Amino acid sequence: MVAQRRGNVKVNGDAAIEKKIKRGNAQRQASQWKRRAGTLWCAVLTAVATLGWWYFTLDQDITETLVSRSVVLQRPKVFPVQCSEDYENYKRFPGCTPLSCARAVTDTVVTREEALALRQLAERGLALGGSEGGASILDLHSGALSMGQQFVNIYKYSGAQIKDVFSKEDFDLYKDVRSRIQGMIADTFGLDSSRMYLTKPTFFSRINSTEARTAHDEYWHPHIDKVTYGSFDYTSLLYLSDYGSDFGGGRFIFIDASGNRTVEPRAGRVSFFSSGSENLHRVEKVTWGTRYAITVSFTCDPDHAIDNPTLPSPVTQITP
Ligand SMILES: O=C(O)CCC(=O)C(=O)O
Ligand SMILES: [Fe+2]
Repeated sequence: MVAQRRGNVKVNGDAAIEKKIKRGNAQRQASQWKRRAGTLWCAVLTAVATLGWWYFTLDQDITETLVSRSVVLQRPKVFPVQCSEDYENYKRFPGCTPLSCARAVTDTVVTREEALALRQLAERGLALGGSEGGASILDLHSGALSMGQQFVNIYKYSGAQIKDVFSKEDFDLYKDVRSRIQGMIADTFGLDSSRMYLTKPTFFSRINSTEARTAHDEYWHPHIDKVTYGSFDYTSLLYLSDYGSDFGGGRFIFIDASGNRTVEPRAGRVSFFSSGSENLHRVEKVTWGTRYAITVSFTCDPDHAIDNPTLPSPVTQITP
């Protein structure tokens, strides 16, 4: 009896232990499922966040190619854009201040031969100096030439040797090309060309993939030319080398609220636009090769006008 009782007690005790074990197992299983569900939720949330971020950046990065390098335009391609409100704060110059804003590209104003001649001019000039970082400039007006981490005056720096670098023909070509670009801008925007003036800085640029050393080398930042350069009302860029064969990266990018729009450089191609904040832009980083271009810009304000560049007089005398 006692034994039986004991036996019964044992049986009852085993059942209780079994129950406990079962309960423990169930609890463990439940908490395992909870953990698994938690991990799953984390994974789902991460995936959703990643997808959202991807979608968001995708949206921001939508890139429309306005004009690709392989296309040769037979007539200017004009892309109207709404003028920014900034113009309300600017002084107006009748016949010049934009009434409508745009960006445009032409392949017929400058020939590839002329672009090559200008590129050779840039190569000769820039071979005398050059930045340590990826971007070098040469300004024929002021003589500013990138040199290491600063600038020198190429006319002073090379003295009489300048005659081996530039000829009168080079300067004549620059003047001719500048005047054709001015005519094209005037026609496209419906301006009086005689009320537009060349303004500074106008410069040749050479960009490669070398890492930037100074702020001057950081050409890729988004900017508004009218803010950066003050006097600019119309910016033009004459490309002297080809995207995709002379260099990689280095596309010109208009940054619009609805996405990015690019112009692919091509030797002889002129891209021009009103310089206000309707044409916020940047240059993509060059990843290989060397990119040459000239920035030639115009102002409506006669106080900011500059003349065509000329060879310094001692050199002009030396040149036959
Ligand atoms: O070289 C280019 O394509 C653009 C240069 C530019 O934005 C500038 O000179 O202000
Ligand atoms: Fe610019």
